[in-house]
Amino acid sequence: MVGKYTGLSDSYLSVLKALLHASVSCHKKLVVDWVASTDLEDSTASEAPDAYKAAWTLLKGADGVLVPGGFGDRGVKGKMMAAKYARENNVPYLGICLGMQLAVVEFARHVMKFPDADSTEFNPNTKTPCVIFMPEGSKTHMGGTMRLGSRRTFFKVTDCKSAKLYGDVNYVDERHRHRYEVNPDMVPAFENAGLQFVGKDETGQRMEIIEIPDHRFFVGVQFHPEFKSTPSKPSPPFVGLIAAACGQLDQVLQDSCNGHVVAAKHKLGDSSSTPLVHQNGHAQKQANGGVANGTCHANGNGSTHG
Ligand SMILES: NC(=O)CC[C@H](N)C(=O)O
Repeated sequence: MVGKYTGLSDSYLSVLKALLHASVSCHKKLVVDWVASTDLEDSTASEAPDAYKAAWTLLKGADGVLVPGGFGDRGVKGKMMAAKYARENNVPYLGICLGMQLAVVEFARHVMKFPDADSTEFNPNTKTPCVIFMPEGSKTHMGGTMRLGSRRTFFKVTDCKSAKLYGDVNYVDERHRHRYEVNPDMVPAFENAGLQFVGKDETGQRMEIIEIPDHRFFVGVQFHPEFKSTPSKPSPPFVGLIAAACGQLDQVLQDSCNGHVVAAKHKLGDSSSTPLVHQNGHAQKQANGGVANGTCHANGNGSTHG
């Protein structure tokens, strides 16, 4: 988990719980290494070489990489380096909200060769604004610019890992909490370069899920799937990450397509579907015992980095 740790905030705890739910469903013990994203950055190599070395050793030893959501520009470079490392080395990657946005910026810089590419949250003057301010709601009402709460994502590509993980559904409802989004004007260029936008909102203008099809598992979601994860319905993107990290993804995708899910769902092409939406459940058989004890090992430095 590559983030910024000034103490474990609620959002990190939700992500951790979602990882636990997914690990239990894959019958695996979860080991979380916390990497402060600033420690991956070049400036740390000279200022604190030991921390730099330790951070890269942890990242390179990981079976999967998760970059969660966040605000503010501290550690953004390091998060992008983690996405680049995962993309180039075929290491399973899940980017959530900011973690997706930075994966898109990284792709623009290093695959599409736009060195200036950025989110306007971090560089308002960039000539290649691949993530831009896309507020929703009132600009005058206090707090009204945040795209907040449950929103619907429609799968535009059905033959993709995310759609399969969610159980071949037409759409999913997940929770949102952000102001910036992928620049829709740049989507054709991204798609030509190999980045797929497999999930979009109802207008087709808001990009919700990215994938790199020929990567083992490289998925980014603009929403926060961790908020809907429960022990009995582990969140599908988290199940995908964990399954890919332990070599079970093919089996999980196959099971998922064979209907091994418990929640009601909209089958693709089924026009007589019920109003129930499949919310987050690629349900798997639970391992014996709960998730509270003994399944998570954090390396203890989670709250010591600023
Ligand atoms: N929750 C998040 O990760 C927010 C991402 C980004 N800062 C935005 O506002 O869009």
